[in-house]
Amino acid sequence: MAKKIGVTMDVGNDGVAVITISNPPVNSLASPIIAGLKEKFRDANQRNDVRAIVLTGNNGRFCGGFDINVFQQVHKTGDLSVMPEVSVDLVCNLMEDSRKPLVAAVEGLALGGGLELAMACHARVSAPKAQLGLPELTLGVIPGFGGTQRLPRLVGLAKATDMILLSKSISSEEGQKLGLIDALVPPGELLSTSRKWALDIADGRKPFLRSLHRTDKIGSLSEARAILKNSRQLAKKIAPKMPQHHAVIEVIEEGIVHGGYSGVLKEAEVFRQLVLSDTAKGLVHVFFAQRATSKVPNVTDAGLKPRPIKKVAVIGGGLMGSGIATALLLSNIRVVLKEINPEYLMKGIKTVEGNIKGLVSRGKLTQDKAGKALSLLKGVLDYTEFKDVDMVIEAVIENIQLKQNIFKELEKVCPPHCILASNTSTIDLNVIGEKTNSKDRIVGAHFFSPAHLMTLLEIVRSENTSPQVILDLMAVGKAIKKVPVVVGNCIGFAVNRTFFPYTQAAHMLANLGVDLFRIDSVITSFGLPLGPFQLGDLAGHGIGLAVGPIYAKVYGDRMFRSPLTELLLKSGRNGKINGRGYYIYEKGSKPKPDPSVLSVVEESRKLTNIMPGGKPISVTDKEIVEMILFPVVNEACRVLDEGVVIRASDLDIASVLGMSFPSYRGGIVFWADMIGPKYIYERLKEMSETYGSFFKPSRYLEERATKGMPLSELKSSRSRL
Ligand SMILES: C/C=C/C(=O)SCCNC(=O)CCNC(=O)[C@H](O)C(C)(C)COP(=O)(O)OP(=O)(O)OC[C@H]1O[C@@H](n2cnc3c(N)ncnc32)[C@H](O)[C@@H]1OP(=O)(O)O
Repeated sequence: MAKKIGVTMDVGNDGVAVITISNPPVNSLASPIIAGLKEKFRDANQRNDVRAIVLTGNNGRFCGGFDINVFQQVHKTGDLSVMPEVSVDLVCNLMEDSRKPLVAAVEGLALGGGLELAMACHARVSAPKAQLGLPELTLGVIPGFGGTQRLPRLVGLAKATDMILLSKSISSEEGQKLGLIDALVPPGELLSTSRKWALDIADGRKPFLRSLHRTDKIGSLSEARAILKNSRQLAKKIAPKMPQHHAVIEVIEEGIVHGGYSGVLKEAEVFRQLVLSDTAKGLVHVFFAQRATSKVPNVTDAGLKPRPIKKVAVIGGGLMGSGIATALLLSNIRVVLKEINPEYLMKGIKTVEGNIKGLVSRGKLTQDKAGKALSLLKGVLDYTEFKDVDMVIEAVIENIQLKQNIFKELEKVCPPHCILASNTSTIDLNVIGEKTNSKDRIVGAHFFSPAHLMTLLEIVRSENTSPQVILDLMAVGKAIKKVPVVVGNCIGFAVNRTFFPYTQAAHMLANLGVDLFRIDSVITSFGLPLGPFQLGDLAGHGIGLAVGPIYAKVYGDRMFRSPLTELLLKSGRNGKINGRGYYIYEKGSKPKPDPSVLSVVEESRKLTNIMPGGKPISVTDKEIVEMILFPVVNEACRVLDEGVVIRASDLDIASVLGMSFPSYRGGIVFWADMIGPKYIYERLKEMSETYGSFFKPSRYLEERATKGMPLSELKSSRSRL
């Protein structure tokens, strides 16, 4: 059935015109909707039988904001003329300055432009539990329909700047306490109460309030300046590289100093500048990339329904297993945690308890919910409880034989419908399931550490995994608030494989004589939260040493064999785990660079002997970024070429959520396309001529560079999916 898109107006016998936005699924403000709103408001203002107006949204959702597809269109074409004029034309002139009172009837959500329209109404009535917020900064822009001016005037400057800078939504209940919502009523009474409220204003029984004209919540100029000073500090702390966070404070200040209308005009001007920024391009791409992951050909379009997963067994109570168990428990899924002896089991349970207590102490979970989550956990030492589990997630050490034996056993003790998942990060799924007859229900569930906090879940399918099993795991992933990305089966899957050259390139640079702390600092300035050396410290160098040969076996032609990790471990440095790596880790203080590690680096340099003429190379910061991240792009090309991901944007979202690649750069492939495949190809070619085959451009990159095609444009080639 075609989607019903448009704006309708029904005028009742009471003289109230109800204007309704219809644009499923979230009633976003697409251009025809904005045109429709203008037409209906004009009409309602002119008609003699209309005394008051109610604005609402269809299907229980007021409005999810401006249509983000339009931003994408602007990014593709650079043509700003497709952005309709809303802020003055519609919001100020036709709505707020209308002679007829206007009430917003809010249900479900009022976000971005949606809340901005509601704030231009003369009162707001809401159903319970509606989500209210101005999340525009997450898209690289600022509120552009007057939100920067009206929100402070309705909820106070401190609360408004907090909501805008942190893109934090509030419920309609909180909105009522703050004065954003005038009345909270059950959904069934929403329209009748709103109509009555509008008539009460028309008849002078309730005040006719224009948000932009209010000053009662702003305070004195000096108070406002003090709040904005705090906001500037907050912006610097949470988003030092985001232009929109800093711009929005200037725009708010304009309205405080020169009046709301002046603020509205400045807001419109800054909004249009920011729409075209690289930050907005990256963040809008990430918005759609994340949503695209839930569309998996032959799985989500196959007419299947996810089966209920009520009880899950997790095998192994180490760091990963206990993190996975925590994530499941927090979403009210019963968990059986299996270990091999009482001591390990107790340790696992204690880790889960610690994870949950940590969330309570950081104010992220109530004591009640923590108690409920822990009551769903059962520790076991044998398989008796496995007889009625819906899914098993194996999270034991990376030992092929151990995993094969476990899966053989699982086949016997679990019910036939049970999904058999492994959290392996390096072992081929086909090898894990080799000794079973259940290959269709074997799947990879690759969580990232700490599993209860990191949002990426790689769902690894082999050629035998059934679509139903993938769909079920996607549903569980969503239920436990992860972003599931379905990927193909190869060593490292999508994220670890794409990023294995990250550490390798860093080691090569260090061996070429570049200071390792400088490398880390250049990479963090680029936007990754940790440089490659600090990241190595965090993971533990023992792990690095163990997985190195596994990667070397398959990707040996493009490996840089660095002795640094081994030397580091020999010198008693395992990273954060034992308090010493490249950095020194002390409780309660930030990691400090350890100058004594430089003697270990020197030893490594002597062994590799790759410095040209025995002298350290001289590189700029830009060259460091290119030498570290272009090899990652090169591997991403191979991942795309082999069809390990369904679409390039899946790799973007996986890099953002799994490696914390800066979201404002849109993910690894998007970033590479912004630079241009030709430039990356040419730089890698130069690097490979100077420093060897580690940098050799892949076939896919070469082809894209010579044909002038973006990396993200896939040909349906050798897909593993
Ligand atoms: C000057 C004014 C500027 C602005 O207003 S900028 C926009 C401000 N608004 C937002 O940032 C809201 C963005 N949307 C969301 O946060 C979420 O979505 C919701 C909370 C509204 C709903 O979440 P959930 O129920 O989980 O659904 P879902 O999968 O996120 O979205 C369902 C479909 O709706 C599309 N969509 C959502 N919001 C918008 C929008 N504002 N413009 C265009 N499309 C939108 C998605 O892409 C997706 O589509 P598919 O089903 O095809 O994947």
